[in-house]
This record gives sequence, structure tokens and C-alpha cells, in this order.
Amino acid sequence: MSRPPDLVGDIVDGIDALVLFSPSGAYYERATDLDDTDVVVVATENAVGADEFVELPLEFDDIRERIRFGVEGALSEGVVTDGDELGCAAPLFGDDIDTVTRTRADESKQSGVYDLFANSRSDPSVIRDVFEVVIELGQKGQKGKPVGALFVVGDAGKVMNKSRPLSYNPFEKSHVHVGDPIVNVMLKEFSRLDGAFVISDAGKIVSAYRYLEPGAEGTDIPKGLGTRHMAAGAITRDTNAVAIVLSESDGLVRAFKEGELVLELDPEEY
Ligand SMILES: Nc1ncnc2c1ncn2[C@@H]1O[C@H](COP(=O)(O)OP(=O)(O)OP(=O)(O)O)[C@@H](O)[C@H]1O
Ligand SMILES: [Mn+2]
Repeated sequence: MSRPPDLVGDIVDGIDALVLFSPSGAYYERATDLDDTDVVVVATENAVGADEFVELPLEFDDIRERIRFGVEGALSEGVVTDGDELGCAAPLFGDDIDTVTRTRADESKQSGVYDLFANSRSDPSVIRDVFEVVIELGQKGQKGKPVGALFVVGDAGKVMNKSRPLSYNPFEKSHVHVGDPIVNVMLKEFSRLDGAFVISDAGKIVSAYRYLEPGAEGTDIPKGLGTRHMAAGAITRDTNAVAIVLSESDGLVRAFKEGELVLELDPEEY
């Protein structure tokens, strides 16, 4: 059997830690037999019982997003250190690990995507459930037509104080939660009309059709985005909510926290 050329082996030469994305048990076992290399597992669940584990709240079908999330998670959880050289091994084309890349854990280059899930007021599963609705809405649109939507998640009392109703609130007396399949159908139906959905820390749908009136001062959103995105960014500066937005014009999903754009993804890749 021939050995891989040094040129390829150089990719992981001298790394401080090996970050495995959704490894099989056998793969993980072999990795932990390596001397001098820390092994970190990143996956939706810790099926291999890894000591150093970072939970993925979403599959992140875009591999760059997935690796970014894993590395930021590993840094935030203190399982790797700023400046560490990391070898990342992940499945790209199939279910088994087939791709190796190298990156450096860099505190100063964090996008904030891990922080969005792990350190928001609301439960990570609530944020994940909202992403799922928004991604599905982005894929299918409303009766095949592109649709926009804005979800403000967490710190709902304060968000309600900084907004006003555009229409009657269909969720006024209901106690329904995002993630419930029937509620997700309702959310998609109501997204035809203007305004934002407000969701509590625990995932309760507090209101639809809210017009947000945050102070936009100091909100720095990328050029070319309009009032929906401006309102989304600004409300997360004024409150401890996060905002998840589907753009009607470019079809992308964006998330804002503390006034900053922290994640941008294309629903078609999911
Ligand atoms: N302050 C606000 N609060 C809630 N919803 C808003 C607010 N401002 C705008 N919207 C919603 O965003 C919709 C689109 O507005 P606009 O085109 O300016 O935003 P945008 O950022 O360009 O979004 P898109 O990319 O979807 O076009 C409006 O029709 C309205 O439903
Ligand atoms: Mn627009």
C-alpha cells in the first residue's frame, strides 16, 4: 500500500488538536490512539462519548459554516486555545470523513455564530427551531413565490415595548410554541403579511405583525439591505433578543445579535 505524499500530509503537520466532525465510533477510537494530539468532536450529538465535545445545533450543510461553528465552539468552551493550529476532518461528499482542512483558532476572527446559539437568552433549541422554519420558508416560499420574514427571539417583554401592532395579533390568547409542526404551518401562513414575529425565551409565539421601533443609532448592517434588516439589527442592539431574517429580495437567511450580522446562509444549501 502506498503512503500519501508528504505534500498532503503537510496539511496536518504539527497541529495542536484534531477536530473531528461527526466521526464514527471506530474513527474516533483510532484518533484517540494518536500521541500528543488532542481530539475534539463536533456533532449534533455525542454518539462516540468524546471527552471534548462541541454540540452542533444545526447540520450546517455548508462545510465552511460547520467548521467555523465547531472551531468557535471549541474556543468558547475552552477545549482549544487562541492560536492553536487545528486539523479539521469532516464528511463532505458522503457520510464518512473524507475531507481534511487546516485552520487556526483565532479569537479575533470569530463570526459570533457559536455565541448566537450558546449564549443567547433563549434556549438553543428555540433558535434552532426558528432557523428550521425560516430555512423551509426560504426553500419553498409562499405558494412558490419568494417571501420575506422577520423573527425576533427572546427578551419578548422588552421587544413588545419597542414595537407596535400592525394588525390584530392571531397569537393573542394562544399558548403555542415554535417547533410544533402545526404552529410552523401557521407561521408560514402569517409570514405573507407585514411585520415581525415575536418569540419568547422558551419558544412561545407572543405576537405576529409587530412593527419594530428600536433606535437604529449605531446599528451597522451591510450596505444594500433594507428596512427589515435594519429593524432586525437594531432591535438586537436595544434588547437581548436575537433576530433571524429571511430576505424576500435575495432569498438569504441572516441572523443578528447585539446589533451585528453574525450568520448568513443560503436556504437552498439545506
Ligand atoms: N421596522 C419594521 N418592523 C417590522 N417589519 C418591518 C420593519 N420595516 C420593514 N419591515 C418589513 O420588511 C418588509 C420589506 O421591507 P424592505 O424591502 O425595506 O426590507 P429589506 O431589508 O430590503 O428586506 P427584503 O430583503 O426582504 O426586501 C416590509 O414590507 C415590512 O413587512
Ligand atoms: Mn427590500
